[in-house]
Amino acid sequence: MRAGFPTAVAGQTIGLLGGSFDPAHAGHAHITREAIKRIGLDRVWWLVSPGNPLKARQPAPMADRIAQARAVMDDPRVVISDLEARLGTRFTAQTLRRLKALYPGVRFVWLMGADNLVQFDRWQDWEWIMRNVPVGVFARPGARLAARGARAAEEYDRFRLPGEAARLLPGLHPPVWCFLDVPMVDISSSAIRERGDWRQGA
Ligand SMILES: Nc1ncnc2c1ncn2[C@@H]1O[C@H](COP(=O)(O)OP(=O)(O)OP(=O)(O)O)[C@@H](O)[C@H]1O
Ligand SMILES: O=C(O)c1ccc[n+]([C@@H]2O[C@H](COP(=O)([O-])O)[C@@H](O)[C@H]2O)c1
Repeated sequence: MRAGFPTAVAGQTIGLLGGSFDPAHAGHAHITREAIKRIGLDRVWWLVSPGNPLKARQPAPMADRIAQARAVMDDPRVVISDLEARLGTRFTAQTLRRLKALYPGVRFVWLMGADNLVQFDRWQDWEWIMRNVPVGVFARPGARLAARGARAAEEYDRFRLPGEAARLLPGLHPPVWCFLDVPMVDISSSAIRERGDWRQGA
């Protein structure tokens, strides 16, 4: 594997949590631990995005966001990575296509908060994502109910597993997704940014 790329072996189950992480916080750590436990993942990779294609605002520099993510999530099962910057991808479907080719036999699961399910049908090639990668969606304050009525949720309703069956996600052929009604942690990067510059020494 190329330098800077996380290692994985065929048969492993790896959750991918993409985000701006501007900055990382306890909500990210919480859904990551829940994903490992409830889906039975071997690892979770945090994909610290070069920039969300739907957000106009430029995030803090990658190095600051990575350092803060490592401080928030110090767990040997979690890899904090700038993979998308290394791959030169910004859209999730592009990233997933590349990862599936680079890591044959690894079973990836896309992880996201309920707020992202609400706007998922605006993502590039979102139906390709649904049809090629199992998806785990986590309850989030303010978005739990809206997620139920999301276009993606409605159109893929018959491919939805009950939350108790989340452990089946990595082994099933997509489309397959699951809403995990986990206890919610009411925290967001934007709320932290509103309190001022979070960067150490800034
Ligand atoms: N408190 C939380 N509960 C559940 N999911 C969360 C929570 N915080 C973030 N997530 C999810 O983690 C992923 C990355 O989130 P992101 O880095 O954008 O943080 P954010 O707090 O949503 O940021 P912002 O407030 O700037 O939109 C997204 O899928 C998001 O839905
Ligand atoms: O691929 C897309 O069109 C797309 C649109 C919006 C968001 N995403 C991804 O969703 C993840 C969460 O983004 P964010 O900014 O809410 O943290 C992150 O990995 C983004 O790259 C992807």
